[in-house]
Amino acid sequence: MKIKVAIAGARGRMGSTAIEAIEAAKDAEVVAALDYKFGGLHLHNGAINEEKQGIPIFTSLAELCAAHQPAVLLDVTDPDAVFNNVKDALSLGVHPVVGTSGLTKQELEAIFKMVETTHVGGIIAPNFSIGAVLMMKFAAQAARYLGDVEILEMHHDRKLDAPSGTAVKTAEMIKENRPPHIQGHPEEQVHLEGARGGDVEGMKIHSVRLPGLLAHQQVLLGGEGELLTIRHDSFDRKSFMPGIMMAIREVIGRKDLVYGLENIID
Ligand SMILES: NC(=O)C1=CN([C@@H]2O[C@H](COP(=O)(O)OP(=O)(O)OC[C@H]3O[C@@H](n4cnc5c(N)ncnc54)[C@H](OP(=O)(O)O)[C@@H]3O)[C@@H](O)[C@H]2O)C=CC1
Ligand SMILES: O=C(O)C1=N[C@H](C(=O)O)C[C@H](O)C1
Repeated sequence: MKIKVAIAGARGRMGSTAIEAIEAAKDAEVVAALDYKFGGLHLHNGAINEEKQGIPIFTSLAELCAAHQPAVLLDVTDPDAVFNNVKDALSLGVHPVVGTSGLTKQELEAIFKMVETTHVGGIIAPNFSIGAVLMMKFAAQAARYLGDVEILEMHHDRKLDAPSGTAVKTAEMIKENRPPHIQGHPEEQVHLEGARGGDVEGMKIHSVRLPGLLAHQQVLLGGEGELLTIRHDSFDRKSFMPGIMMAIREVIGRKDLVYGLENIID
């Protein structure tokens, strides 16, 4: 039996690439799309149609579930939509796989609590690319020895949130190995607001948004007389698809919440 997947954000850049990846897999299928508009219509080859051809669109997850019984809800929407979608999924017994970035700390904590009470497992992956996950792991490992760190994340200019979910997760992973401390000159004078970027326990995060970019990150780790640069580039949204498929296959057997793909790859 194929894993039935519903997608929230199916009309978007990630959603449309994910539809192709899921439909190409032998063991999964897209049964419906969750949207905030176009309910009752269908999505076919990336376009909305009224011909009942393609993926049916619902504006209520309860109605979508009654009609199609998905095992998984893949959410690739936006920071304002994701929390309610995950809440609805958990209450309906549907496993959420979340790629959407921009969840607040409070929302993340609330999701952990909901999973604990519902026992419906979920996966939240700030980055589905295996290369990006390795970049984060290597950076966390390196910070054990080189504790002065600046993260430079660079994305396309259609991105809503800053810093990226990947940069936030990278900083969280590095924090495990890096004691909090001030970096740079202790009496540093900043003459242009934001020039030194965001601050996480003294570590800096800088966000670049430009047309032409997709998703890129450099972690710079400085030591006396040396610099280690760990860089990852996603040039195509296909880079996220193996991780999405891995998460879909994994989540149906989970009763806990996995935050970060590094927790399910060796
Ligand atoms: N974890 C990872 O590896 C990756 C995560 N991302 C994240 O995925 C998210 C989507 O990225 P991307 O595809 O580029 O963005 P897009 O803007 O292309 O797609 C988002 C889609 O979600 C739709 N949408 C908004 N609100 C809702 C809702 N309530 N229900 C259903 N659909 C909704 C939007 O519709 P409309 O435009 O009409 O408002 C849009 O079609 C972002 O948060 C991004 O950061 C991206 C790449 C990789
Ligand atoms: O918006 C994007 O494109 C991406 N968002 C995710 C993030 O915020 O880290 C993952 C990837 O970087 C692409």
